[in-house]
Amino acid sequence: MDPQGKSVFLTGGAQGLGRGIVEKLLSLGAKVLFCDVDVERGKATESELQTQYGADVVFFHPADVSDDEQHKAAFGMAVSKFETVDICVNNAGILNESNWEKVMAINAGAVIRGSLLALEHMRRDRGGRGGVIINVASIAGLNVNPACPTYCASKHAVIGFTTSWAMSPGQKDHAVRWCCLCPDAMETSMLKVTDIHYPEMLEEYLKDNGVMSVSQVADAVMKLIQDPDNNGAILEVTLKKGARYRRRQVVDRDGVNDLVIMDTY
Ligand SMILES: NC(=O)C1=CN([C@@H]2O[C@H](COP(=O)(O)OP(=O)(O)OC[C@H]3O[C@@H](n4cnc5c(N)ncnc54)[C@H](O)[C@@H]3O)[C@@H](O)[C@H]2O)C=CC1
Ligand SMILES: CCCCCC(=O)/C=C/C=C\C=C\C=C\[C@@H](O)[C@@H](O)CCCC(=O)O
Repeated sequence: MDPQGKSVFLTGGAQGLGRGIVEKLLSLGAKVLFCDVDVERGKATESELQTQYGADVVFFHPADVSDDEQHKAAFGMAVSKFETVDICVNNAGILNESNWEKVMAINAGAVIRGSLLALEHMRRDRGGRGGVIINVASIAGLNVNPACPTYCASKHAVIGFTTSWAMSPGQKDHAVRWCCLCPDAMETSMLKVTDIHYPEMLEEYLKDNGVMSVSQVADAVMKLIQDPDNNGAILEVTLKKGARYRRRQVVDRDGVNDLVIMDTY
């Protein structure tokens, strides 16, 4: 899908990756309404982006996406501003191993709610125009890491949910494309989080694998949006290997036990 002239709803856009994606979409001619729980930063970002791209193409709406009513109101605001939402990016996420309920509510719960809101609005078999749903997971959704088991669980949930909907027998009638983004570590405020187990493990991990710029990952999101044939895609983005599609392959090794491996294509 060409972002030019399209309408976008994005969560967690005040800073970090969310803001990076908003900026790329605006530069490609899309209109964006983003929400965030950080009201001060959200307003400041809105004002900076309106100055750069125009007051009628980017809007901030305060919302905590772990709250059902606030999340629905924010999505509804995008629909009422633009009449339709073509692209929904469920990006808001946290890393906090001291509060697993909150992590699951934001990283998994709000991604599920946001996806279902978008599906209901977009699905062509119920009068919508079709669209794309991009759910932000992480490399942590493909791997395991003892420093952040709850975060890993929440990101595995995002991938399972998104790729399952992508395989729905009704997907062609819905005309809604489902994609997951799995970046490795990026230079955002999340890197300052200390509420993790064994911080030295993550420090070591970051030393070995490096840290990407937000812009590099936001470029990969444009690839996900623009590729019309990638329903069910899991796009991994790492410093060493760049952006590449991954898929789960079931290998029948001995006629009895299936082995699930991650394949690249
Ligand atoms: N920074 C990294 O290394 C990586 C981050 N990710 C994922 O990327 C996404 C964005 O994270 P970053 O930009 O790195 O973090 P960030 O902390 O810089 O930005 C996250 C934004 O989401 C907002 N947010 C948090 N909870 C919210 C809520 N309940 N309702 C509404 N907004 C909320 C925050 O206020 C913030 O503006 C997350 O899903 C994260 O898990 C994935 C892989 C690597
Ligand atoms: C599971 C591995 C990759 C996961 C990538 C991801 O989705 C998110 C990573 C986010 C943050 C990682 C932070 C690591 C921090 C530690 O190195 C910590 O000890 C840093 C302390 C910073 C400080 O004291 O200012």
